[in-house]
Amino acid sequence: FWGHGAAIAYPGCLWEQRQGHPGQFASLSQVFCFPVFYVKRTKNHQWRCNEATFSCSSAELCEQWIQVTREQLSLLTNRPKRLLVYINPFGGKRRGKRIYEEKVAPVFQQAGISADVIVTERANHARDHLTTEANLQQYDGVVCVGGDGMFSEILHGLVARTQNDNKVDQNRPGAELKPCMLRIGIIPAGSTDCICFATVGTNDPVTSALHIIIGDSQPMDVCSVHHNDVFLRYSVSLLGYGFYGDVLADSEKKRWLGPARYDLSGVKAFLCHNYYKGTVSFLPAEDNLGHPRDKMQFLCLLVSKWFHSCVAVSSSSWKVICGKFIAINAANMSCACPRSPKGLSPSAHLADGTADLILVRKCSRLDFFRHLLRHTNTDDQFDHSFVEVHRVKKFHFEPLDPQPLLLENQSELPKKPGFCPMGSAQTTCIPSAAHSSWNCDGEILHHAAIQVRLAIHNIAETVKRKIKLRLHLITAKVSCLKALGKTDSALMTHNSLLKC
Ligand SMILES: CCCCCCCCCCCCC/C=C/[C@@H](O)[C@H](CO)NC(=O)CCCCCCCCCCCCCCC
Ligand SMILES: Nc1ncnc2c1ncn2[C@@H]1O[C@H](COP(=O)(O)OP(=O)(O)OP(=O)(O)O)[C@@H](O)[C@H]1O
Ligand SMILES: [Ca+2]
Repeated sequence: FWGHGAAIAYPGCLWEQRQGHPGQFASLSQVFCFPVFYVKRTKNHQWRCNEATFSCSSAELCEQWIQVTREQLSLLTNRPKRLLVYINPFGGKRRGKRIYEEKVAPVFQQAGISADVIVTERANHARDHLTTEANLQQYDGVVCVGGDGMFSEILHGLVARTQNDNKVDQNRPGAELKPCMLRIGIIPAGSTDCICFATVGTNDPVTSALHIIIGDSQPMDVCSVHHNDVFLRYSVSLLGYGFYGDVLADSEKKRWLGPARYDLSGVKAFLCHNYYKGTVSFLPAEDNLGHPRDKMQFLCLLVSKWFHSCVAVSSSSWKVICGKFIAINAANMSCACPRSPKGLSPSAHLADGTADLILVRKCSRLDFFRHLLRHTNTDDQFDHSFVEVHRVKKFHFEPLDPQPLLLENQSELPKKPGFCPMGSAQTTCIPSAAHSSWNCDGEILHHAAIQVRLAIHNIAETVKRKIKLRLHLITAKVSCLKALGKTDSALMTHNSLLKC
């Protein structure tokens, strides 16, 4: 970007010549003006669209500026021109359609982006449409208006479509998946919006629209979840067993409550205070990938990983932990959201090929409360004797008692009864469920025994993408300065940056 708070023009602006702008340019007899719309960073990671009016002394100069700026903008090929938008009208507070129409569509239009909009009519409508019907050739990206569940639908649809088109069977264990060429944009309109919050820093629809317009991108880790070699789902944010699984299972029955359902079910799960017996085995990530409890910045981590990958050989081996757990959480990213602005694992990285595995062992209610509370303040939620956290590349979970055989199609499963048997709330809970379910990015997985694998991440590709984008912007700036006949120190600085 061109410096903090600096102007980033975007394409399709309504260029116009205004003669004798009344009031504003009263002292000039005749001026030629044109507006440039740009992104301004405001507080709390929010972006807003601002307009600057430039004035020139002659029509020719004005035209020249417009020409040069247009040319430069057209070179920014990472900016989308045609988007396919799916709106979930029932996500979050059921405001998806209004949010899109009032806050997003006008900015897309102003930026010259055309959008084909589909308002979903049922769950999995977007996934199925992407998998089998959509003509993806004509789009530069897919946008979902909704929450984490809606994002997950789009992700599953795009991955399935890409594999089908390339004749790859994603259900085959060990299948090498083909990467999807389309990016996914998220306009937050859900209940948690954790994927949006953790990638953008806020859950503000206008900010997200502006990120999409300027072609911003952020790679993220996707992990696959299997049960005995049968593929279940992909996950990008949280895989949670025990506490977060129980919260989700209960909250699904209270969808009518909107986002408040999670708080109510959260209090209920907290009071039930269940724990689950089982074995967690995991393959730790190499040391150079950092530890969930260190505060290393991602860029330092990348450099460190690059360096170490040249000199070190991976020496990780599987570790096994048996016990009674209140929660088993795998955070593939920080999972920051408005409820917990620093997230479940504040230093988990978005695209490093690892997840942070957080094990919360059986403890008193008061201790668990302290642990939860620390998600909302600056205290370290891992600094408890009953909590341990590991950065992992793969993990398996096996409940102590085998689960009754589940049907392949999870939608046919009987509804899970209330909360479970081992907790102190046994008297109010049905004592047959010795298992929790997994919360997989907000979707319920009924299989307790799962095997999870992080996608092998191409770190060099991430670094290359970031550098390429930087270079693109510096090149554009240099061309602008040159076109305007600038030979001053600004140009020199940017030229030397380019050489570097
Ligand atoms: C004392 C206050 C403690 C507050 C602790 C808040 C921790 C919140 C951590 C949120 C992590 C979200 C991870 C993202 C998961 C998403 O893929 C998924 C789909 O959108 N969302 C949820 O599962 C939604 C999960 C929502 C979970 C809400 C849990 C609320 C717990 C409330 C416990 C209150 C105890 C009160 C005792 C009187
Ligand atoms: N038209 C529809 N009718 C019913 N359900 C839908 C429809 N469109 C999408 N869905 C489903 O609604 C579920 C929840 O949607 P979404 O994630 O947008 O909101 P949320 O659950 O309130 O938010 P969050 O996931 O952030 O907590 C998704 O699993 C999605 O499959
Ligand atoms: Ca990660």
